Amino acid sequence: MQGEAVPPRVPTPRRYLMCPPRYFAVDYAINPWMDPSKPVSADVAVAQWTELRDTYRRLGHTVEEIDPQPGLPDMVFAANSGTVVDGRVLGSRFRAPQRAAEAEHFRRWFLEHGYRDLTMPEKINEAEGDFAWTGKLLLAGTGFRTDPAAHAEAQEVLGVPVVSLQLIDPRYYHLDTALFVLAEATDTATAQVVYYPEAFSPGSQRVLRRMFPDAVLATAADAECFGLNGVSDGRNVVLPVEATDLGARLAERGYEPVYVDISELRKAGGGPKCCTLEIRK
Ligand SMILES: CN(C)C(=N)NCCC[C@H](N)C(=O)O
Repeated sequence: MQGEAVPPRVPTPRRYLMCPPRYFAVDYAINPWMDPSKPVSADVAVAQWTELRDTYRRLGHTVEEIDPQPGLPDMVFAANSGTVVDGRVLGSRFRAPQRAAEAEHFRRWFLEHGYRDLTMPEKINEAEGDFAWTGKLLLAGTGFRTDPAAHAEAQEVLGVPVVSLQLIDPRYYHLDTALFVLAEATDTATAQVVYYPEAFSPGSQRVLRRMFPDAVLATAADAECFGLNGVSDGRNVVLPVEATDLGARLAERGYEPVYVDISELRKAGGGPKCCTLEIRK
């Protein structure tokens, strides 16, 4: 974009569902970031999560909360429990048995809050962990968690086009550790995304280049601090505090980086986006 005028970035108010990490722990290891021999503090996790929730509220967004459940230490990662487009909800089905029971708590939350158009998937589907909405279509990751057959199921249930992307690095086991949408658009070519190319297979890298020729390309250092687990409202981009290089590059494109400390939550392999399920209507 060198030499080009930076377009004005317009935030749109969002509605998020989050789960306080009252029972946060790392008791098992289901991704390369988790080490049950290392100490973790639920109190520190709650403090960091509260700061994230309050940051969204300061930015003018609505945050709903679901009650955490004892024995489900990863329930804080709400993004893995539902994909909502146009008020239609596709629930989740976890790959790891340790997380399986989370799906039912979220299913009930949606029903109790008036979401009658709700489908629970047959295929393994870790929701927004592997699904990213561009405003026109759903980018869908597979390789570690979400079953490729869940992509077809999501297309059928949500009635939106789905583009499959193959993840190849176990550290970036969900799509939302490797890519996020900066600005949605009903025309795919004008949606803005940022991604870490090396997390994707060569074929998926070609797909991404073709779909998003103007994307921000992240570095290995951006990815290692979970910089690709950001949350954008079209202008403000919530990022882990370590992701200042990426934040500076986004600022050159007219975005406003907003930093949060998620170091405790990272011990379970999560960041800001994992804690944040977006309810689109
Ligand atoms: C950014 N990511 C990967 C997420 N969307 N969710 C985090 C899930 C962490 C959990 N311990 C697990 O391994 O499932």
